Amino acid sequence: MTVEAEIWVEKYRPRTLKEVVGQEEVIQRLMGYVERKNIPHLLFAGPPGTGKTASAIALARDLFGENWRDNFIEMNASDERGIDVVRHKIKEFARTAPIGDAPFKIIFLDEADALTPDAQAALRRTMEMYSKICRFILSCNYVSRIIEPIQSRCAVFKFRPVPPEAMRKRLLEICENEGVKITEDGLEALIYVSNGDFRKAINALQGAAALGKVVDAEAIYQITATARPEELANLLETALEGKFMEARSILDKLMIEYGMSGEDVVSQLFREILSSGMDEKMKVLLIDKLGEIDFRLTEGAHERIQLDAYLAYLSTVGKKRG
Ligand SMILES: Nc1ncnc2c1ncn2[C@@H]1O[C@H](COP(=O)(O)OP(=O)(O)OP(=O)(O)O)[C@@H](O)[C@H]1O
Repeated sequence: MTVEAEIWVEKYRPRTLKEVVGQEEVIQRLMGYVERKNIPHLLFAGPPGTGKTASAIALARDLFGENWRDNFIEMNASDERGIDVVRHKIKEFARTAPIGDAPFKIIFLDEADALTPDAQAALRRTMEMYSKICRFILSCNYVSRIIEPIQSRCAVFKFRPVPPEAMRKRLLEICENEGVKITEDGLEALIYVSNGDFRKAINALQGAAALGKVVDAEAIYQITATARPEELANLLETALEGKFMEARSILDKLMIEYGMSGEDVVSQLFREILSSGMDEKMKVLLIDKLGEIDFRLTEGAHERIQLDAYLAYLSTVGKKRG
């Protein structure tokens, strides 16, 4: 593989717990396990790209040293066709004793919340069956989607969106290492579009750097199909002023030029309304309605009609506001 073809999210995967950034509390607790050379079953919960997989691997490395791979297996609950395949793989892996002087093996199961409650119940029995020689690390986006009997058998760790400062520092290190020139507005754009998702930030940086120019805000917004916050603010303001047709053409531009989906527009509008200077009563009105649109989109409603309906709603509310 050439250097250019190397994927940066892999290249910059933390090699030890110390390199995981922005999750201080979690990492401190995990380091305590490394010191004691033992772990209970663990449940990692949090948004995508915040370091759950990275921390599980870093923990295995810190516990087992160089040959960590011998005693670590990673599975994805939603990839594998059903719990039976997962159980079969676990059985195979757990059949043999830990290799070397490791006291146990680690099974990392990503997207555990994709399993149905029945499948989770089967998983729980499997966890119990092999708990002498295996520790499970389950990863999920929402703890509430994991059945109570599993939650109560695991130490729960909550990962948060990676904070801007931690992200900025690490992204600058990557730029320096890769010889990438980035402008200050490029860096800010990266932090804005990734919204705490480190995977997204690194991928966007690599994509923009591949264009071969200085990485600026324009490149980042283009590559991630994200509109600039100012453009969303403009859309919102125009619609609130009652200029429905003008707002529609701004929306056209966003969707065509940036290739944004209806859901992208809704989630960016959501961020824009929250961070805008409008009064709380207005925010409540607009977000309440946006929630309805969001729900309808997930139900498969026509996205352009829904977005136009929202702009129409903004025009009416705006006129009343005067
Ligand atoms: N907290 C972090 N510190 C350092 N690097 C990170 C962190 N979070 C993510 N990364 C980087 O992003 C990549 C993806 O992160 P990771 O696979 O750990 O995300 P995840 O939380 O498991 O997401 P998912 O829920 O989608 O599986 C890592 O390989 C690493 O390069």
